[in-house]
Amino acid sequence: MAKFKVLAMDNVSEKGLEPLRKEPDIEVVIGKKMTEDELVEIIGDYDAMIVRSATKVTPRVLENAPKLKVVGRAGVGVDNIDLNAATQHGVLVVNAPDGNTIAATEHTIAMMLALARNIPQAVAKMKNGVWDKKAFLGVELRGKVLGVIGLGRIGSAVARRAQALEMDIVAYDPYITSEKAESLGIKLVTMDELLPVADFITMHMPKTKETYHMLDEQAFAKMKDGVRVINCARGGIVDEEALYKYMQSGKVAGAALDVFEKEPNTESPLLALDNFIATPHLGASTAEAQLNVAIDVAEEIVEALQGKVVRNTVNIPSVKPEVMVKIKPYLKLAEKLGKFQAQLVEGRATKLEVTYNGDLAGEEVKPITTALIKGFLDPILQETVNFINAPLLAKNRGINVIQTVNGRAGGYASLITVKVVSDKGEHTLSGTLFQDNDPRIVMVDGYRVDAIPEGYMLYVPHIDKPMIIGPVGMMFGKYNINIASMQVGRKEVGGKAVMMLSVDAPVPEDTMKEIAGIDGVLDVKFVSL
Ligand SMILES: NC(=O)C1=CN([C@@H]2O[C@H](COP(=O)(O)OP(=O)(O)OC[C@H]3O[C@@H](n4cnc5c(N)ncnc54)[C@H](O)[C@@H]3O)[C@@H](O)[C@H]2O)C=CC1
Ligand SMILES: O=C(O)C(=O)COP(=O)(O)O
Repeated sequence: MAKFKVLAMDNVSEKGLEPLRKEPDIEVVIGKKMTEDELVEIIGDYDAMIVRSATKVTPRVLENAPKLKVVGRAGVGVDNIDLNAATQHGVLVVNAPDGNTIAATEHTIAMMLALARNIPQAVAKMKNGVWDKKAFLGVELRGKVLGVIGLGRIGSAVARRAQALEMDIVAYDPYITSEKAESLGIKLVTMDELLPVADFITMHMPKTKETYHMLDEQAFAKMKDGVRVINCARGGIVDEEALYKYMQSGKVAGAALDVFEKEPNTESPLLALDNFIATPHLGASTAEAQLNVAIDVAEEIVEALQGKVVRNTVNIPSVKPEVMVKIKPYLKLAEKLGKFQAQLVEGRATKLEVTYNGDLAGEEVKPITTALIKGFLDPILQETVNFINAPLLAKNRGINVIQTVNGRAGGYASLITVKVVSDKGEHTLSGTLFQDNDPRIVMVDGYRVDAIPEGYMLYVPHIDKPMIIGPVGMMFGKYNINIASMQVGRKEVGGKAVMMLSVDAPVPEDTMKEIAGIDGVLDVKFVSL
């Protein structure tokens, strides 16, 4: 009997699964289309699964998959996989980000040309027996402005091809440097600059909380009259209701969607509009792309099941298993320290200084730093941040990350200290693992504390004097918020001190204001971990 079973869903290219099939230890099962219930029923047998965009890897699926070690996404977007739940269950998520770039790029160009020349509408008429030459006066692309939103792999490949069509390109992408854009001969602009000048707008970013409904009513209102909009990235980036409204008003002359907020979708009111064209999420559907992504993901799954370093990990850093065993508890601690700092910092962060002391000094600490950056950016950028892009996103946001290792750790076996510098000040936080990998924050801004980094916390710098701790505690009583623990640290009697509290519920804004108003309280920060 094979040691590992792999479930391949969503019509992934069978030819591309050869790297799995040639392993004697691995059995591949081709799965049919299933409901969540059906998947939950069988997933317990599998060590790995491969999906495209159709199968949803939900927390419930993951809960029922005790053997599952890796989920491979044969493509780019992982928004159908619950990454947090996968991480919690220790399931590695890998993707194949390069194999379908050209397919999605060419589909975008095809959509743009089809829109400009009304090709789908003309074909439909001819097939209905109508030779209607005068209904379809098109526009040329040459000399038109193309606004590319999201200048990553696909966005930049689209831009290069559009340059060959003699279009002028402007692009918006807050996470790439102007040098990269310049090297492509493209002007980076703000959204507000792009919207009024673009004749065509094409979207090429992932779906995140930040990008959800990025083209909404307000954005459409700012666009040039007669604009044409293309989305071959993710449904939900464009607000379909707003698009409908602006197409009906005539402001938007045409739109082409390959992706919808709800998929499959044959019900959208947009489909009734003459100047609207659509494809059923075909961006990656070429023979070449499907073979490429299936091979990539199959190879990655072999690597993962054999305990090797895997290339495109999305949720967990890729390191050798023996290293992972040692650093794993620190990844969680570091992520929490980063998340804590993100909620303390005021202004624009410019520097993250991470220092490792004690036993950690001899370990491979780079993944721990990545976890810390991920934690720091998570509250700002939501799902966009993963172990692959975190360092790059920090760099693109102008955050200089400095990592230092140092032998001594005071009284601790190991210590991680992170200093965040912003244009408004700085904060320093140290954490360690007590026995049984129990995470603790042991120092805040130079004050000794002993706080478990979990749940809802408050950081309250104050003057060390009577009638502070009581009134702060009373305030929580007044609002019926239970205090789970409280720590006070000071350096000298009557000087500055800090209070760290853990509470059982989020603290409303008004309560925070009242606490800040207590005589002697210098500041209050609510932290949710
Ligand atoms: N229709 C289809 O079948 C296919 C769709 N896709 C989708 O296309 C999209 C782009 O894929 P790639 O180019 O490979 O990804 P990528 O990761 O190379 O590029 C994404 C770009 O979006 C930018 N971005 C992130 N947040 C942004 C924001 N708020 N505003 C503007 N830009 C932002 C990033 O900085 C990055 O440069 C993804 O959503 C992917 O899932 C990819 C392949 C096929
Ligand atoms: O790779 C992506 O992000 C895609 O959207 C491709 O989706 P698909 O694999 O064709 O369901």
